Amino acid sequence: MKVLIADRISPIGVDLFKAEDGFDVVEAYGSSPEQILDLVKDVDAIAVRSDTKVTADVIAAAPKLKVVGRAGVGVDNIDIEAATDNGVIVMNTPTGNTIATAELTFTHLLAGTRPIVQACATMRDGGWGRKDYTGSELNQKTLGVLGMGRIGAEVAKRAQAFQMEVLAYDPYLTESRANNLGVKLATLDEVIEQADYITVHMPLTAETKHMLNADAFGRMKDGVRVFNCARGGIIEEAALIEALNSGKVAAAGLDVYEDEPPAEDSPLRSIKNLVLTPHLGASTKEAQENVGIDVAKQMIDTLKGGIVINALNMPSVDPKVLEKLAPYMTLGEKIGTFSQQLAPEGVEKVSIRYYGKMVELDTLPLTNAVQRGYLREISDNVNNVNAPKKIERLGIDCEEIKNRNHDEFNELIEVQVVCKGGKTRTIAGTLVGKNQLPRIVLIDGHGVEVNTDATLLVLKNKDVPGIVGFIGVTLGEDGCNIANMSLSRDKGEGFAVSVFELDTAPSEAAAKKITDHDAIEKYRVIKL
Ligand SMILES: NC(=O)C1=CN([C@@H]2O[C@H](COP(=O)(O)OP(=O)(O)OC[C@H]3O[C@@H](n4cnc5c(N)ncnc54)[C@H](O)[C@@H]3O)[C@@H](O)[C@H]2O)C=CC1
Ligand SMILES: O=C(O)C(=O)COP(=O)(O)O
Repeated sequence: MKVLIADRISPIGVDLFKAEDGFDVVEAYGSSPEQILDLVKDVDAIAVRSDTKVTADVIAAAPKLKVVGRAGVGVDNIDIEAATDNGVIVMNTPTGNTIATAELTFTHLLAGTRPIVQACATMRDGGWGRKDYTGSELNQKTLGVLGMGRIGAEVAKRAQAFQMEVLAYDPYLTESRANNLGVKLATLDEVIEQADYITVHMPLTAETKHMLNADAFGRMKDGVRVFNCARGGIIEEAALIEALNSGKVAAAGLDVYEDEPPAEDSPLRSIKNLVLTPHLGASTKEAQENVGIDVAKQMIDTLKGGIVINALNMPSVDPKVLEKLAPYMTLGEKIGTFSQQLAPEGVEKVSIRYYGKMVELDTLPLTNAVQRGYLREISDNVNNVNAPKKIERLGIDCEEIKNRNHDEFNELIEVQVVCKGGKTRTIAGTLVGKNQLPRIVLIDGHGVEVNTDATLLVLKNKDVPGIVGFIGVTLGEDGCNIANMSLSRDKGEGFAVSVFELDTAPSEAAAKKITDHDAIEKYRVIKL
C-alpha cells in the first residue's frame, strides 16, 4: 500500500502509517499541482489537510487510488463527485479540531471587542495610545450563531460563560437540542436584525454562499461585529469591506477567505478594525494530534479492508452488523447480477425487496451489494462507493422496499426489474441451512432451487414431453456438463421454467440448436 501524505499532518499520525507492515509512506509537503499529478500515479491513498487540491485530474491520474483522507473537517479541496465516480472513498475527521476552532473563534470575538491586536501594534511602534483603544463588553450582548453544529455549539457554550444571550439559526437544529444548549432558535432574519455579534459555523454551500451580503449588512444593528472561522465566501468580502469602511460594522475577524491566501494587496489587509488570521482554526498541537491520529487509523482500517468510518460518499456500517450481513450480501450480489442478465435491455426501474427478520438490520449495505452485482457485467471498477451513482447514470430508478412477512419464505431478497412498457422480471433468493448457503428460489414467481456459484441456463419452454432429454443430449454432445437442474411447471399456462447448472456455458452451435427447438420460448445463459 502506497500512501501519499500531501499536507503536513501530525508526525504521530504519519508514524502510524509507517508502523504498518507493507505500507510505503511518501511525505511530500507543499508540492505544486503538477508534482501532485506525478506523485499520485501509483498511490493507494492520499492524506491531506486543506492545502492540497484533490481535483478530478488528480483522481484520474491515480488509477490505484482507494481512499482520500482529510485530517480535518472541510472537504472543499477534494472533488467528491470525481472520487465517487471512480470508486474512491473520501473521509474526514470531524471531531478532532472542534475545540481548537471554537477557541480561535472566541479569541476573534474577544479581539473584536477589545482591540488588543491594534493596541499591541501601537506598543510595538513605540506608542502608548490609551485613549484610542476603548473596547466594548461581551457581557449581556446577543451573539447570533449561524450553523449550530459541533463548533457552533462549543462557541455558544463559551459565549454563555461570558453572559451572552445566544440566538441560533440552523435549519437542521431541533428544538430539543437548542433547549439543551440553552440557545434560542431564530430565523436568519432575526439573527441578522437582533444580534450584536454574528459568527458563522457552516460549510460553504450554494445556500450559505454570501449569506452575509450587502443586503444583510444593511439590516444589521449599527456597530455589529462579525466573524468567520468557517469557510471563506459565507461572508461576502466586498460587502464586509464596505460595511467596515462605512462604520456599520464596528469590528470583524476572519480566519478564512474567498481566495486563500488573499492577494498581497487585498484591501482586507489594511482595514484597522479587522483582525485577520491565516486559516489557523485547527492549528493547535492538540487538534493536529487528534486529526492526524484519526485520519491515519481510519485510512489504515479502510486500506486493510476493515471498517470504514467518517466516509462522506458511502455509508459507514458497524463491523458487527457487517458480519451478520455478510451471507445476505453474497446472496444480494448474485441476485443483482442475475436480474441484470435476465433483463439486459430497456430497464427503467430496479426494485429491491427485503422480507423477514433481515429487515431489522441496516439494509443499506445489502442494497449496495445488489447494485454492485447488477453492474458487474456492464460496468468497470464497480464498488460500494460508485455503484448507486452508476445505476442512477444509467437512468435506472432504484427503490428499496422492506416487508416483515412473505407468504412462502421466512426470509427473502427479491429483485424486480421493470422494463420499458411495464414488463417485469423477478428473481428472488434466500439462505438455506445452518451454513446460510445462498440459493435462488424464485424466477418470475416460479419456484426453483439453484446454487449461486454456477453458470446457469435458464429456459422457458412449453411443458411437453422430451424437453429435458433433448437439452441433456444437446448439452452432452457439446461437452457441457450439467451439475444440477431445477424444473418449475406452470400447468395453467402450459409452460415450464427450467434451470440447468452448468460447469461451462454452451457453445454457439448448441445455443442455436436449443433456441431453434419449437418448444423453447426463451433462452438465457446467466453467469453468477
Ligand atoms: N478555520 C478552520 O481552520 C476550521 C474551519 N472549519 C469549518 O467550520 C465549519 C463548521 O464545522 P463543524 O461545526 O465541525 O461542522 P458541523 O457539520 O458540525 O456543523 C455545521 C452546521 O451547519 C449547519 N448548516 C448547514 N447548512 C446550513 C444553512 N444553510 N444554514 C444554517 N446552518 C446550516 C448544519 O446543520 C450543521 O449544524 C465547516 O465549514 C468547517 O469546514 C472546521 C475546522 C477548522
Ligand atoms: O478542518 C477544517 O475544515 C479546516 O479548515 C482546517 O484546515 P487545516 O487542516 O488547518 O488546513
